[in-house]
Amino acid sequence: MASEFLLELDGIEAGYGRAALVLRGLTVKVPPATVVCLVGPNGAGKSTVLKVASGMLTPRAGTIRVAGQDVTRNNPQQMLAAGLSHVLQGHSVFKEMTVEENVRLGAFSLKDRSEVNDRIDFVKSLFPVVADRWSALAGALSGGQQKQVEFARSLMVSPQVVLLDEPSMGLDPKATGTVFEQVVRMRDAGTAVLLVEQNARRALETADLGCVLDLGRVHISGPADQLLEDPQLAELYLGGRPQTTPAT
Ligand SMILES: Nc1ncnc2c1ncn2[C@@H]1O[C@H](COP(=O)(O)OP(=O)(O)OP(=O)(O)O)[C@@H](O)[C@H]1O
Repeated sequence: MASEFLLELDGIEAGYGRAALVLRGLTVKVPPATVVCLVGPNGAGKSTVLKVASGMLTPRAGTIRVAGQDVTRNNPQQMLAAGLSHVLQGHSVFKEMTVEENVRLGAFSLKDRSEVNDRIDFVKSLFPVVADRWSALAGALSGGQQKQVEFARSLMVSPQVVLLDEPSMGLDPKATGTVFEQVVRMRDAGTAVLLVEQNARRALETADLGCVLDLGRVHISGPADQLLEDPQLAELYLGGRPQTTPAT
């Protein structure tokens, strides 16, 4: 069935073991070539949404669709094959391996060598630092550069949607700015992004659409610029009143 959305999480209920549900009827939809960001208080379940979308956590109820196809019970490998690529929170580059080796790991499921080479050309053009430091040990790169290597690795499988969990974690403001610029470049190159961020104001300044999570549901959603202007949201979730100039 055709769908106007690349990823649909519909009425999702999910939790860990016997503990209370973390997600309680959550619905999030990601259109093509769009950055959707999830913001909300600590423990609201933002990372849990990404774990459900990448098959790391099977929902107890609800439906997950990728381009209209039901993938609800897929395992992580099947989710990857369906087009959902997850960039985990924290740093996941292998520091003792080169940038090239790290990026090629993202292509482990591709059999066709020319496809791998095409994808390498693509990620090198999207992330100049990946091209410039191709033979360097990944551990020699700065935190922000390592994050771009992770982005490049996640794009090797030509995903429909990249799931980004707190890409700015541990980065200084300058590196955070660069990483968010690269998120926009990914979108402009045609990849949809579902982004989870602690840095809610910065994420909403980057995103097209925003969803505010509270108590395991989407409390409010809409165009990110409108959410940024909402005084009540600013007070509750964005650490203060709307700003007239973008934060640096
Ligand atoms: N592996 C796990 N086992 C048990 N409980 C977990 C696990 N991971 C997360 N939780 C719990 O699920 C709830 C939601 O966590 P989650 O990490 O999704 O929230 P979050 O909104 O991403 O928060 P933060 O911004 O602090 O990362 C929290 O109460 C957390 O303690």
